[in-house]
Amino acid sequence: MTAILDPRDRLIVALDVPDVASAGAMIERLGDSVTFYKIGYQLGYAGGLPLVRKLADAGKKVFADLKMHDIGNTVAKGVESVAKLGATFLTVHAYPQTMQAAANASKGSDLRILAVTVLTSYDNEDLKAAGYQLGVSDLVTTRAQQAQALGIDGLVCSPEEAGNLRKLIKPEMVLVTPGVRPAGADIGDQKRVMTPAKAIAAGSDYLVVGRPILAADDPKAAAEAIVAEIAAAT
Ligand SMILES: O=c1ccn([C@@H]2O[C@H](COP(=O)(O)O)[C@@H](O)[C@H]2O)c(=O)[nH]1
Repeated sequence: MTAILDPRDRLIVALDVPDVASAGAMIERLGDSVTFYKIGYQLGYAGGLPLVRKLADAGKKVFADLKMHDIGNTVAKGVESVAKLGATFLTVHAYPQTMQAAANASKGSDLRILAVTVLTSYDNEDLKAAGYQLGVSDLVTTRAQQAQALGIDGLVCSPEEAGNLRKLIKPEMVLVTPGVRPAGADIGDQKRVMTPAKAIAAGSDYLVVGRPILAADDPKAAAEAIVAEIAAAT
C-alpha cells in the first residue's frame, strides 16, 4: 500500500444482510463510524447493486465482492459494468484467464481488481478435497505471483498469509483480509483468522468484517472498537 490511510478507512464492513432495507438501516446505525462497505452475494443478489452508486455518491467507498470467474469475454464485460457503478474494489477468482481479462477490462477506470487467492474458510484439507495438490500457503503464494505478473491491483487472502505476501509483492498491491475476529468472537465458518490488531501488524491494508459487527447489540460500538484496535496497531 502506498498511501497512509486513516485507521477508519481500513475497516471494510461486509453488508451481508438480506435486503436493501436492512442494508439502509445498518448503514444508518453505523453512521460516520464506517467509510467503506462491501456488497457481496447476499445483498447483491437481493437487488443491492444499485446501492454501490448510492453509497459512492454519499462519499463512501464500496467493495463489490462479486468473485467473478467465467470465460474471459464475460468477465471483461462484467468488469466494465461494475466500473460504471462507482465501486472502488471488485473481486475475481485468482485464475490466470480470469485475472487477465479483468485487469485488461479495468484499465482506464478507477476500479481496482482484487484476486481472491484461497478463501479464508478453506484449510489444507479443504483444498485436498477440492483436488488441489498444493496446501494453502503454497497456493496463495503461487496465485499472488500470477496476480502480480498479470497487473492485478491487490489480493484477498487471510491475515495469516499477509506477512509473507507483503515481502513478496510490490508495495502498490493492496492486501485485503477477511477472516478477522476480535478476541473471543465466534469464528463461524472462517478457518484462517486473526484479531484486527494482529492482522494489521501482519501487513493487512484493509480488514473485512461482517458478522462481528452486524450481529453485535451495538454495531456502531463494535465498529468503533475495531477501528480503535487498528489505530493502536498502526
Ligand atoms: O476469502 C474470503 C473472501 C471473501 N470473504 C467475505 O468476507 C466477509 C467476511 O464476513 P464475516 O462475517 O466477517 O466472516 C463475507 O462477506 C465473505 O463473503 C471471506 O470471508 N473470505
